[in-house]
Amino acid sequence: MALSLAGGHHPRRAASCGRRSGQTASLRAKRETRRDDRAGRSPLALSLARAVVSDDLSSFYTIRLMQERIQGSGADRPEAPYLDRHSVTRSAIVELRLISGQTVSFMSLSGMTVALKTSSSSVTQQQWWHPTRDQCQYGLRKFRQRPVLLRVKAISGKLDLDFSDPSWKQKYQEDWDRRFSLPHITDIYDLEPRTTTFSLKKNRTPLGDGDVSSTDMRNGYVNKDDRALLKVIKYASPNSAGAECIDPDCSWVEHWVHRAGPRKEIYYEPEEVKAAIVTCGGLCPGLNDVIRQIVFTLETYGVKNIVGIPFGYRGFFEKGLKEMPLSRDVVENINLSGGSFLGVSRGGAKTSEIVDSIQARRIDMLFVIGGNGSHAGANAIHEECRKRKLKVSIVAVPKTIDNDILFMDKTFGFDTAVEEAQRAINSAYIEARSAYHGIGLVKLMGRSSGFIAMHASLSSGQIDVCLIPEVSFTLDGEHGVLQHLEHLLNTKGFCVICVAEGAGQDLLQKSNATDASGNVILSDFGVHMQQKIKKHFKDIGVPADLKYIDPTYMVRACRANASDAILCTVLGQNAVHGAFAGFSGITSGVCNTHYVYLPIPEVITTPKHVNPNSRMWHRCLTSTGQPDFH
Ligand SMILES: Nc1ncnc2c1ncn2[C@@H]1O[C@H](COP(=O)(O)OP(=O)(O)O)[C@@H](O)[C@H]1O
Ligand SMILES: O=P(O)(O)OC[C@H]1O[C@](O)(COP(=O)(O)O)[C@@H](O)[C@@H]1O
Ligand SMILES: [Mg+2]
Repeated sequence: MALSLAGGHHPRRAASCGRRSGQTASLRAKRETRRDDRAGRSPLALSLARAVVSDDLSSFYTIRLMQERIQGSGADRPEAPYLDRHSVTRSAIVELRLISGQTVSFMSLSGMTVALKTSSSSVTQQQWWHPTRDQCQYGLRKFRQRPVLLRVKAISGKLDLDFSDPSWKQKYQEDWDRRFSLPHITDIYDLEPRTTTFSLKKNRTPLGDGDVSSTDMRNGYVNKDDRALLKVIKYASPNSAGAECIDPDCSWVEHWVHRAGPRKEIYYEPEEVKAAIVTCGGLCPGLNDVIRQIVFTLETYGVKNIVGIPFGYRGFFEKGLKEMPLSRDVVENINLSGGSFLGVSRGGAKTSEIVDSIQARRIDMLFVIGGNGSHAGANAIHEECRKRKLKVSIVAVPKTIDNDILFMDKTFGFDTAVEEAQRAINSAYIEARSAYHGIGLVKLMGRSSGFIAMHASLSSGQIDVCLIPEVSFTLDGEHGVLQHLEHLLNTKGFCVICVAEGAGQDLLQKSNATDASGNVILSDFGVHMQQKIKKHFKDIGVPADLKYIDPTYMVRACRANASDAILCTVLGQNAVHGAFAGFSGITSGVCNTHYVYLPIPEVITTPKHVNPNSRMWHRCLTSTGQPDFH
């Protein structure tokens, strides 16, 4: 990830920002106050900073940093003019090594910008320095020198908790709140909100003049301090099924996240907004429903300039791909078919070119509908926009039939994919049951997560063996899958197997190939399984009639079912509400049955996996009756 601190202003936006924020007396006054604070260091920031220092170095980034000389310190100290608490990625601490050998650590803090820790040969004693937001944003211009290239190490921000410390829970919760705070355009701009233009009043019978609270109720405004609880089970023991405990006693710790929905105050003038929508990655049922709802909601706010970017991120820079004007009329019926009205693509994402294009097209809001890769791209775009001080909101909507996005109850399209998959399973079942020694084998998608296979097995009730990437197994030997198939043919006369595409990769030769987006191209376990079954029964001289069904693309090219269509509607609408509320670098999801906003980096740290100790996997095993294959 390249974090460039250099960058130009968008002329129109820079002007309007100054105008709206009244960047005169009030901002100057604030700056004066902050300048007075500069010499002092916040004791809270200092102690928090020390609490999370860790030696666990993970990924490497490159950053261009303006080197500044801080007046009165007598030492060269680096300055980060445009870094704020959200530019420092999810990792709480970022360590920089200047060419001169000086070391700087950045740490993001809740409510404040960053803390810097410097050390160099000239400064033997390491010191935490807590700059004001103004300094981070604007730097000390008169001392600015040429940018220097630095190696940046992101250090794991995981809290090292001491459970004997009575305040560990408070520290954990403060860290959680910091991680799940939402980046907002006022982090980089001093902007005053305006009253929202989102109103449903025109569609309703007025309840009486002057009743402001009932009007608010009718419009369904969400208070900015509303939160939803992410986890609701209090595990009494770490051995409870699926237990996720923080301390050895499994103490109750609250995990609050921001509630999604329309706010009474907004940070954009709808009439001036240009909004763009892009769909990236693989297809997924419901893409068109989300596009449609984003357009409807934007229009409800009063946005007139809405465009679609064709064929994923590629549409931002590939010559010949023109943006598509969108309106209620254009998108009215697109939900009636599967696929993406805008087209999708993998690969080719160059963040700086995309942001150049966003700047050139004068886009104020970008809605990215995509999976974990697209979210990583959206976050990189969001960070680059911040570096360039562009007033642009980047809001994502998680899309993947794999259902592998962290924290989400489910992603849209997953339900439909499961429904389609169980139709394929039913065909395999009928074929197997109707044949002498019939074996049905169905391969379903799921790169690293077996959710579709597990849920389709559960919903169909016709599966004898379900194999997923998260649970290892052997094919051969006394406890292997093939032996069990033999047993099933002997006892019930037929069997049906469901495999996720990412299952059993350890049993196959790795290709090391990747797709255009850098996703590993998996070896085909379905075909491998087909060959193994045929060979096994041939070798032992038992007749077996195998029917192999691969419905993978059929499952994701179809139209969203009723449940997904509703989910798409809510997520699409909330994405627009999030952008108007001034958030950027966020995604819209459903967690623990509530609709919420989450900061993008938190949902893409890893793909979500089936927990082999979860009740759901246990239920699947109960349903199939399969043994452990070891
Ligand atoms: N780490 C990343 N940083 C920036 N862009 C990325 C990253 N990973 C993927 N992308 C881009 O996001 C888009 C979609 O990614 P992909 O993995 O194909 O699908 P999905 O979003 O469904 O996971 C592609 O254009 C890809 O180049
Ligand atoms: O053939 P493609 O388009 O590369 O897609 C294959 C992949 O797409 C998926 O359906 C969804 O993946 P994404 O969420 O990354 O789009 C995977 O299950 C599957 O491995
Ligand atoms: Mg993906």
